[in-house]
Amino acid sequence: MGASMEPLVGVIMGSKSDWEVMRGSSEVLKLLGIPHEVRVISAHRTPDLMFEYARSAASRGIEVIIAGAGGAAHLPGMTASLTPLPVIGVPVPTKDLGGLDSLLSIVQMPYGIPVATVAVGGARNAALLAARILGIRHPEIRERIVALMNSMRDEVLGASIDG
Ligand SMILES: Nc1c(C(=O)O)ncn1[C@@H]1O[C@H](COP(=O)(O)O)[C@@H](O)[C@H]1O
Repeated sequence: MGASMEPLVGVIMGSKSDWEVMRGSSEVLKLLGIPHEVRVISAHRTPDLMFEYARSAASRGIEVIIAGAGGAAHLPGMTASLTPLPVIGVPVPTKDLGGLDSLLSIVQMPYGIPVATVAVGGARNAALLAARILGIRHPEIRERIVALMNSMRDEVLGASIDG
């Protein structure tokens, strides 16, 4: 998959300050050769943009959305309310409450509007989960996930500790 391909994953975050964490998603998607786009979109600060982005994502060819936000993290859930695409929420760590606020804001969705929530700061796993979802229909992505899992397995099996 070259860089010219249309994005399959939309990585969005509530603030530029989330990039330090959310770059993990982008890095893993790059590692797996998955075309993606990155945008700063806030349910609170740019509600119209969020509405337009979420409403048009599927028709633009996006298949999975990864949404990261911190604190009163409404972006993932509100995005999920506006699209039938799977939304993966990343609770961004916070200074005051350690990201527990972000986690609870994202994970406790009401019936009807699910958000697949990863661990606090789990941006890289969000990308792997997005890749697994894409792997259902994109065999080349599934093959890359298997290769990555095999390399992680070999690393563990090859580890030796002089204790
Ligand atoms: N949780 C949200 C939303 C939202 O959910 O729409 N928009 C911004 N934010 C969060 O506010 C935190 C602080 O943002 P600033 O650093 O810009 O003040 C960020 O973690 C962001 O995700």
